[in-house]
Order: sequence, then structure tokens, then C-alpha cells
Amino acid sequence: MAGVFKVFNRSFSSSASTMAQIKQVTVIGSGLMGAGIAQVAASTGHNVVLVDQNQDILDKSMGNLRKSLQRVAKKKYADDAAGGENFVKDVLGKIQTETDSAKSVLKADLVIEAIVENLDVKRKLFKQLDQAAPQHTIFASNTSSLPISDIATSTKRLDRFGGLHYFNPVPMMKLVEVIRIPDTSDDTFKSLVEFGKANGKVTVECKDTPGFIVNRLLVPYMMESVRLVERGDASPRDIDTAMKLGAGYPMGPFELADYVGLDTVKFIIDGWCEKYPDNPLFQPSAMVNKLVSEGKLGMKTGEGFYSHKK
Ligand SMILES: CCCCCCCCCCCCCC(=O)CC(=O)SCCNC(=O)CCNC(=O)[C@H](O)C(C)(C)COP(=O)(O)OP(=O)(O)OC[C@H]1O[C@@H](n2cnc3c(N)ncnc32)[C@H](O)[C@@H]1OP(=O)(O)O
Ligand SMILES: NC(=O)C1=CN([C@@H]2O[C@H](COP(=O)(O)OP(=O)(O)OC[C@H]3O[C@@H](n4cnc5c(N)ncnc54)[C@H](O)[C@@H]3O)[C@@H](O)[C@H]2O)C=CC1
Repeated sequence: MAGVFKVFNRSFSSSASTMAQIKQVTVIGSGLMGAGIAQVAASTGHNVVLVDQNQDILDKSMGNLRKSLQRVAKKKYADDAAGGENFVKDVLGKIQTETDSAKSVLKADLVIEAIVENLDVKRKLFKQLDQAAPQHTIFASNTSSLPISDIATSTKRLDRFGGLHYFNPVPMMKLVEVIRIPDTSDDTFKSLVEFGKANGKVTVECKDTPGFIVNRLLVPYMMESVRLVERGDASPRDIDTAMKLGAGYPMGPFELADYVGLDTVKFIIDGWCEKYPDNPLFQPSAMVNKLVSEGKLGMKTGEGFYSHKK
């Protein structure tokens, strides 16, 4: 689409190769991923507005973000405690919090959505943001498993829509998958790639295909792990040990599921089961469903497949 839109008070044709320079970033959802994305964006010089449903959630997220920054500072400023403290202060100073999502996007060059993995909720949010955000604002979703097109069609800015898929924990994981839909303009796509690189990440490009690259391979592996347990073939602990020591993975699949969050895991399984009803791998997992119904969501609640209580 070759429309004309405003970038920093200048008019550009979206068909010209002039990328929007991204300085102001709004991150919606301040959970595991949103807080990590906000941290990395602010650490790399961007001004960030971090949004969630209420101030209590935001305060808790900012507490976690501060702890994560302190871990980074400890390494980066190993011999310079004052430098480390300044680093943490400077980064925190670049992050504002907000509970009104429409207000949060008024100055945004880029909005990254990292809310719950539910298509209707994401569409409802983007429809509202589309009316509030300036013309030039690019929208991106961090979805793990939903088609970007299904989210983007809730807006009228398909040419300024794409996927930016970060990995957990965002400050440590080096990859960002950049997803384009057929309508994503070249300028939008380039801006998203440049933003990923400006975050200090390696970017890979992928079409809007289920699970993109990493989750297309990771989800079947994790699903097969839970099937092994459900068939009584091996225990979660032995599978985790086997994959760490036999395949060199930093975490086994059950440790990783607890790390990702079993609520998010369940959203992914349920979504893929609905989309691929004939694939036995994506049938609901009784074990995951039981844990979620008991509120055992993994590390975030202190218990999942394992106990994480200190
Ligand atoms: C099986 C059940 C059924 C499943 C159903 C299937 C559903 C499918 C679900 C798919 C989910 C997909 C989600 C998604 O979209 C994509 C993802 O993100 S997948 C997750 C990808 N992530 C990983 O694979 C993580 C693997 N783990 C690791 O790389 C390491 O274990 C980790 C870096 C997390 C921790 O390292 P470790 O050595 O184990 O522990 P330390 O605590 O010593 O940390 C090392 C080092 O790192 C620093 N650090 C760690 N976390 C942070 C942080 N959040 N912030 C800042 N710094 C951090 C820490 O300080 C240490 O630094 P040192 O200087 O070395 O001390
Ligand atoms: N957990 C993981 O390892 C990964 C998750 N993702 C994706 O990132 C997204 C977020 O996942 P997590 O951070 O794990 O979830 P989370 O549950 O930790 O955080 C989600 C946050 O969004 C907030 N929220 C929900 N609806 C909202 C709304 N309408 N407006 C503002 N805030 C809202 C919630 O209050 C919560 O704080 C999902 O799409 C998930 O699939 C992507 C990569 C890895």
C-alpha cells in the first residue's frame, strides 16, 4: 500500500524507502514479556510508556524490572558500583507507567502489544488504539501463536502492522522474530527490523505462518514431552534432565513451561487445538488443564510442574 503518512511532522510516501525513526515506544501489557521489552527498549535509549490494567500491576512489574536491571548492571558495571546505580536510574527514568491505553499511544512511534494470548482481547485493544494513535504509529504484536493478520484486521493500518516476537527472558535472549503480513509496507518492515537491532537483538524474518520459526518447532517438541508423561513413559524430571544433559538445552521442557507460564501455555494449546482439530499432538493436555485450574501457573505463582517456593 503506497499511502502518504506523517513521520515526525514530515510527509513520506510509504512506497519511498524512508523508514520511520522510532524513539517513543508504548508497550501494552507489563507482565513477563512486556516488562522485559520495556526494559530492553529503555536500556537502548528509547522513551517508553508501559501500560497495564491497573497501577498495582504496574508497580509490581516496575519492581521486577528494577531487579532485572540490577542483575544486568552488576555484570555490566562489575567494577563500578556508582556507574551501575546511574545506569539503573537512567533506564528507569525513561519508563513511564500508564493505565489508560488510548492516552498511552498519543505520542507513540511504535506500539508493542504483549497482553494475554487471546485473539478477541487483542483485537479489541488494537481497534481502540487505532482510533487514538497518530497516523504514523506502527503497531506490532508479540503474540506467540496467533496469526498477526487476524489481529491486524481489527485496525485500518494494515500497512503499518507487523509482528515483533521477543523471547523470554527478554533481557537475556538474543533473538527477535520480525513478522510481516502481506500488507506490511517495506518501510514498516524495515523500521521493525531496525528497532529489533537497535534493541541489541539479532533479527530473523518470517512470514505470518503458525508459530513463526521458533514456536513452529518448539511447540510440537513441548507437546510431545507432555504426551510422554501422560502415557506414563517418563517423568517430567527425567525428561528435563535428559534434554539438558542429552541435547544441551539450557532448560528442559517442563522447566521451560513453568518459566513461560502455564496460563500462556494453555492459551497456545487451546488455540492450536481449535485451529488443527485433527492433529493429536495439539489435543488439550489434562495435566496442564489441571494445574491451571488449581492456579498453579509456574514460576509466576510459585508452583507449576515444579515448586518454585523459596
Ligand atoms: C511441557 C508442558 C506442555 C507444553 C505445551 C506446549 C506449549 C508451548 C509453549 C511455547 C511457549 C512459547 C513462548 C514463546 O513465544 C517463545 C519463548 O520465549 S520460548 C522461551 C525461550 N527461552 C528459553 O528457552 C530460556 C532457556 N533458559 C535459559 O536460557 C537460561 O536458563 C536463563 C538465561 C533463563 C537463566 O540462566 P541460568 O544459567 O539457568 O540461571 P541464572 O539465574 O544463573 O542466570 C544466568 C545469567 O542470566 C542472568 N539473568 C537471567 N535472567 C535474567 C533476567 N530476567 N534479567 C536480567 N538478567 C537475567 C543472570 O543474572 C545470570 O547472570 P550471571 O552474570 O551469569 O550471573
Ligand atoms: N511468556 C512467554 O514466555 C512468552 C509470551 N509471549 C507472548 O507475549 C504476550 C504476553 O505474555 P506474558 O507476558 O507471558 O503474559 P503475562 O500474563 O505475564 O502478562 C500479560 C499482562 O497483560 C496485562 N493485560 C491483559 N489485558 C490487558 C489489556 N487489555 N490492557 C492492558 N494490559 C492488559 C495483564 O494484566 C498482564 O499483566 C502473549 O501474547 C504471549 O503469548 C511471547 C514470547 C514468550
